[in-house]
Amino acid sequence: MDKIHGTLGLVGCAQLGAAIGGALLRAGTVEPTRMWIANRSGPVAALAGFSGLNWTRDVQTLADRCDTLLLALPPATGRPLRFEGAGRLVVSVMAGVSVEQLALISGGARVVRAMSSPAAAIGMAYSPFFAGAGVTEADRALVRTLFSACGITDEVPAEGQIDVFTAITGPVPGFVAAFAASVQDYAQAQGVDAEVARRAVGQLFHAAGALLAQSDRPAADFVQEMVDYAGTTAAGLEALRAAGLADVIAQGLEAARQRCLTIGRPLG
Ligand SMILES: NC(=O)C1=CN([C@@H]2O[C@H](COP(=O)(O)OP(=O)(O)OC[C@H]3O[C@@H](n4cnc5c(N)ncnc54)[C@H](OP(=O)(O)O)[C@@H]3O)[C@@H](O)[C@H]2O)C=CC1
Ligand SMILES: O=C(O)[C@@H]1CCC=N1
Repeated sequence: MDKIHGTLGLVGCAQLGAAIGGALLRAGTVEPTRMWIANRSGPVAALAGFSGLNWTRDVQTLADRCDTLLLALPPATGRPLRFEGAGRLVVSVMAGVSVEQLALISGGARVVRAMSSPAAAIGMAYSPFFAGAGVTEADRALVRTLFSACGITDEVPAEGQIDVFTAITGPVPGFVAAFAASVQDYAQAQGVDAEVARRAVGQLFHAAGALLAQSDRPAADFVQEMVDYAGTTAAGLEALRAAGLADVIAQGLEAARQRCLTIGRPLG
């Protein structure tokens, strides 16, 4: 189990913040007494099982006491936030809030822009990060330790890739849920009981995700394998290809990425 040295401050502690905070506390990455949490409404039920946490309603108080801050508040309330964070490492998982904005928000702290997901609550988030200017190797190691407690992580070489992952892996089950809902609707339209369809679709996507995650092969290999098998699935895959499924999915993901480019702007 990897621990981080120093104190960690979590700003925002609801859907994503509580998932990450809970993962860090369960993994022992951060001791409760070394974690500060700032929000406007006080202690949340999701972290009630951890005694010794430090709660505050004042972000500056948290910044004064913490070596590393994790910003997990909505873009609309994160954007106007200002605190003195010089000398600190600030990691943000806010959608669409740029490294440049983060430096302004945090008074010249070293900043890392990341993405994660509420799947952190079950240790299954994908958390890519982009390091801003001045971020050290020790900072990178700390960020990897934090996000490894939540699932898996990669450093990406361009900030724009965080926008891409905000569209793709930020929402869980997100776009996969849309595909799963279509599959469940089809089963029910064929007369399958709704609860049986729900169980079947959950198990299908659970198994498919596990197989893809455990393999080094790209997803396209699995598709080609079924096409080459030339059985029932090949007929279905050919119908999906002819209907333009890949283009439709790309359009949806691009719409989400485009929204990421505006959601962090003043009028976004
Ligand atoms: N939810 C998701 O699936 C994902 C979310 N994200 C990103 O994570 C961030 C958080 O999202 P999510 O957890 O869903 O948001 P929520 O709305 O669920 O939670 C927001 C949290 O921020 C706190 N907060 C809001 N304003 C302030 C403030 N001014 N000072 C201190 N705390 C504040 C809220 O508490 P209070 O109201 O008590 O202040 C609450 O704890 C967003 O930027 C989002 O883009 C990224 C990936 C996935
Ligand atoms: O949909 C959203 O805005 C958040 C950010 C990334 C995933 N969910």
